[in-house]
Amino acid sequence: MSAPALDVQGVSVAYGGGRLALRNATLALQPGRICGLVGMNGAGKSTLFKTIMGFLPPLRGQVQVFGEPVRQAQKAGVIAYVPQAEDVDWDFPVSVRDVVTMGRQGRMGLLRRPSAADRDAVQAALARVSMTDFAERQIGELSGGQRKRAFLARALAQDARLLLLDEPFGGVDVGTSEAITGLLSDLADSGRSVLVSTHDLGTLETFCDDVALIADRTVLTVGPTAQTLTAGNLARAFGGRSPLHDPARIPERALEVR
Ligand SMILES: Nc1ncnc2c1ncn2[C@@H]1O[C@H](COP(=O)(O)OP(=O)(O)OP(=O)(O)O)[C@@H](O)[C@H]1O
Repeated sequence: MSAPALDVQGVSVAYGGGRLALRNATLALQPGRICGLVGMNGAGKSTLFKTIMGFLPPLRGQVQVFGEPVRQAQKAGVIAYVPQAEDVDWDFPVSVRDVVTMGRQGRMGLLRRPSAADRDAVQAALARVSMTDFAERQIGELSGGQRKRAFLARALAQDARLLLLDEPFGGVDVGTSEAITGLLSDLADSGRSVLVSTHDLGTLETFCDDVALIADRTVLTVGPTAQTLTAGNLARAFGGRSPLHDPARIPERALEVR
């Protein structure tokens, strides 16, 4: 069998030497699958993404991407990351086209000048997320949904084999949400692997092959969506406060900080 797209083994992480933000987390994702990452605020989802990206060095454990150490995969442009909106400096003076072109950086030569192929890939990515008309706009002048689309276009332009998306559905309208799920499904159909965090439990079954439940800074369980989204697992992940049998009816307060 080929190596998993993503293999996180027993990873523990702390910010600035403080208490553990991730404890002994283990998760594997196979090629061509979409895995939804679900858990309460503060459970450790963003920390897991940052660890996979190599921004936070693990105290223990290891991360491999397609059988390679994460640093190597990063250098080769194998991983694309769409950060949470809060993690982006929206005052940075760059246009949407600049952001999307950054997705091509790993492919550009020493001079870092985009080739015709790079420009075409950027144009195609912008069109795929319906952002062509906003290409020259500064990123700080976009709406929340347009910002998400711009960063999705950057990931598309990169043509990465593994995509990590931290809450792409937060604050977007139904149209954008459906556009994103459609895009992710197309990517998975073409063999890409996707790890996507979301608070929208109701849509997990519509587009995620797998679900990883994360709670109290570790991965509780990961597996095929139908088998994993059980009342018992949801109760464990949401501190016993999830409504049984109907994940779509999880109350808002179950998603708040404990
Ligand atoms: N920069 C930081 N410095 C110190 N601790 C942090 C930092 N960022 C997060 N943490 C802590 O690490 C733990 C995991 O946080 P993380 O941001 O990964 O949760 P999350 O699941 O992404 O939450 P949310 O759903 O609110 O985005 C929490 O206990 C949080 O308080």
